[in-house]
Amino acid sequence: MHSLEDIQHFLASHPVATPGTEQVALHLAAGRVSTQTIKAAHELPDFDNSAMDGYAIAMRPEQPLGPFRLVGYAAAGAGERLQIAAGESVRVLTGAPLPLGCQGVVPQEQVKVEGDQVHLDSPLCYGAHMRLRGSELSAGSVLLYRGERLRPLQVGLLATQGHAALEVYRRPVIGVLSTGSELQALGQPLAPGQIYDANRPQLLALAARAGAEVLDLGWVPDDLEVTRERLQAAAGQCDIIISSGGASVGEADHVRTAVEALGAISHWQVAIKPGKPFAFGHVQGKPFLGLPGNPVAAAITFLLLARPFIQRACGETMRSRLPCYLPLAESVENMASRRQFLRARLLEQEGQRCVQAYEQQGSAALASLAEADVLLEIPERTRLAAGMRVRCHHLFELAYA
Ligand SMILES: Nc1nc2c(c(=O)[nH]1)N[C@H]1C(S)=C(S)[C@@H](COP(=O)(O)OP(=O)(O)OC[C@H]3O[C@@H](n4cnc5c(N)ncnc54)[C@H](O)[C@@H]3O)O[C@H]1N2
Ligand code: MOO
Repeated sequence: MHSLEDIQHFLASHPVATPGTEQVALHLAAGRVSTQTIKAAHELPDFDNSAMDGYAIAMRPEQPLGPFRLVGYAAAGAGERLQIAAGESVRVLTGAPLPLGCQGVVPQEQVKVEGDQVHLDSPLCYGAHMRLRGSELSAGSVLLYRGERLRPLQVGLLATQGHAALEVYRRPVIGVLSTGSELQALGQPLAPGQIYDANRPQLLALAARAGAEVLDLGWVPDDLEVTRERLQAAAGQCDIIISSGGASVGEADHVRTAVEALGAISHWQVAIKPGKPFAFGHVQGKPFLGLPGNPVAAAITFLLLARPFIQRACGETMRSRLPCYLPLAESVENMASRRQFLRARLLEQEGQRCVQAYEQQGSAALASLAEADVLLEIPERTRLAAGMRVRCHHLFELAYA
């Protein structure tokens, strides 16, 4: 059995091909991974401009309230840069280029204008409402790194530099297969002993959210030959193959044997609960991740092991996440010899954020997974009392970020 870190390190350094690049319109590139480091080509703002509708003033110290002679007009988009001397002003609208020689802008609510004479209600505050060239961003600043996934809130910043499109990595194709003779397709009535296939839609949704193009490989019964045939076909269709179920020790668990007939299993079993029967290997040269059948075990091994691997295949440079430690609302216990990941909710108690594990911690209990905010990481054979701080992993970060 491998430690979680052993497999994580192995997967993090395992070569994984990214499937080429493509140009995508900037607004559609959110969620995609940049192939290039993008630097600001010019400063922001690119020219001094007004932050208010008002009057740009060139001060005359002996006459702080004016009058200032109105000598020009500038709206946003004005191509010409005016120039003023002490005692003069220019009518400016928000975004208009500021005249050379001005020391500040007074909003129109704070002036009186009589003919071409502008009177201030109070003395000019130097630099007021001036957006100076380069004050937000200098040319050459990094806006997006190669291997960084573009977030929607970065799109506007890239647009300020005129980028119409972004070169991104193509999405790798991730195929998801379910195994188990007890599984019934969604939408069909259940016969006695049957259950619906919960893992396949769950894993397809998670893989898509991780940035992959997903391929539904369907379902196979507990049959070695059918499993082998389906995996062989999948290797021709996908960049990475993921299966769930059939990875444990029962006589109906054929996945490992089928993979070994077509390639190899390099790692089997990870010392976490849920999730023990995780397997990693190759099917005809394509990376293969065999997840446990129990739905929570499948989801958690996906989040901890498969997702970072898929993100690398998307071209993403993995950032290390800062752990978060929160106090326990109630004690927790892990008597198992494997580290346990408990589903938990966030609570507020006496103004303090804390966590409370759900009662339902079975490897098949999806209801508490669907509701949970965090996973608590509890070392093997450990009891943690209420109030103690516990290492937490936010499910939003693990599954969506
Ligand atoms: N004697 C032992 N038995 C088991 C061990 C063990 O070490 N020794 N490990 C247990 C652990 S831990 C897990 S986790 C499970 C996982 O086994 P498999 O990966 O082989 O999964 P299956 O046996 O095929 O299924 C387990 C369970 O999950 C249900 N299942 C499977 N696929 C789906 C699906 N797509 N959607 C919904 N539910 C699914 C299946 O019906 C079973 O109930 O093995 C333990 N046993
Ligand atoms: O590793 Mo299993 O997921 O404990 O039931």
